[in-house]
Amino acid sequence: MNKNETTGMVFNIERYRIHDGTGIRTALFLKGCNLVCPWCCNPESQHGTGEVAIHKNLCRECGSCIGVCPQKAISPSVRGNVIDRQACILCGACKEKCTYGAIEIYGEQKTVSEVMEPLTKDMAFFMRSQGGVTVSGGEPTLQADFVNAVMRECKNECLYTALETCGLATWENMWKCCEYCDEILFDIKTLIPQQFAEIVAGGIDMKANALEMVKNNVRELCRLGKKVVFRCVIIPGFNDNAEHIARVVAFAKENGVKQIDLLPFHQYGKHKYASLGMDYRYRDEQAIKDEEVEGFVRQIEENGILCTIGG
Ligand SMILES: C[S@@+](CC[C@H](N)C(=O)[O-])C[C@H]1O[C@@H](n2cnc3c(N)ncnc32)[C@H](O)[C@@H]1O
Ligand code: SF4
Ligand code: SF4
Ligand code: SF4
Repeated sequence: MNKNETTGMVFNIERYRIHDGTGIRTALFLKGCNLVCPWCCNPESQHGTGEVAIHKNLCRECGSCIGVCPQKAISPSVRGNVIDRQACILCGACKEKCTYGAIEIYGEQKTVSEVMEPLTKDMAFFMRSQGGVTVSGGEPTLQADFVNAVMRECKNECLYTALETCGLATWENMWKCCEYCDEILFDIKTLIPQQFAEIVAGGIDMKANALEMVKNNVRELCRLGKKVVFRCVIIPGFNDNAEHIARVVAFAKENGVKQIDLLPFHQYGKHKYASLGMDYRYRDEQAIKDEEVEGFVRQIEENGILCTIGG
């Protein structure tokens, strides 16, 4: 294989995943997002640059990291060490010094060739389960050239490819990500323009027409015959109601989308907010009741659309 030096900002590669498309999959997670969903289970994905995290459950407060920081960016506090992220230059000295594994650096520039090695490791499993590679994030469409190159290499290896996206992208970038993609897991968080604007990062110019851009991308991908599966994350107080499901069903029917995956709210990312010094507004939120989710499943299936519950 020729070396492909196109680079992307990657924060994780995870093997043996079963909820990110068909079969057993390896997922490539890219850093940077244009939404700021306050419930996000991957808060480490939201900023496009590298970040240092201190996992408080592992930190023994030995103080060793404080002395080695060339920027004096780490200081003790009653609630554990805090990092001045403006001052941090991501040199990695603190991570190297910490013998308890409490420090992690999220985000690394990697070339396509570098990521292809781990992405193709489980070929034997992929073949048996119709699995493959899923590109997720963060928002992968923000690194469209990198995604296009990774997907193309995956297709060269005869892998089944999937993309997880919030859909907020120019058509040019959306198409770059989907050109070599077999299955697009398209997250529909809300179909109310003002509500969608609330979770768009940036100023008014970014928020205006944001939802229309998402909807146009769905229309175009479906028109071109791409396999689009809707994903509906169910968030308490945001979209956990039958009216939202009815709007998603109507939009699915309009575009010939045949499957909707429901993703009930979970808090798996809770500890990561603390490790990054980020506020987690959904800290005390309750899980969605099973009966409620089952009601949504019935509502979707009554409309002749396949519905699964994933996570
Ligand atoms: C982290 S996102 C990354 C891909 C893309 N940015 C998106 O939102 O689709 C991957 C999936 O996780 C889901 N997700 C995010 N936070 C969640 C939470 N707290 N509970 C359940 N699913 C969540 C998203 O809705 C999305 O389907
Ligand atoms: S070196 Fe590790 S264990 Fe010690 S204070 Fe720093 S983060 Fe905590
Ligand atoms: S990565 Fe380097 S600059 Fe940043 S906090 Fe750690 S030691 Fe300091
Ligand atoms: S769009 Fe996806 S990655 Fe971005 S904040 Fe929302 S859930 Fe998280």
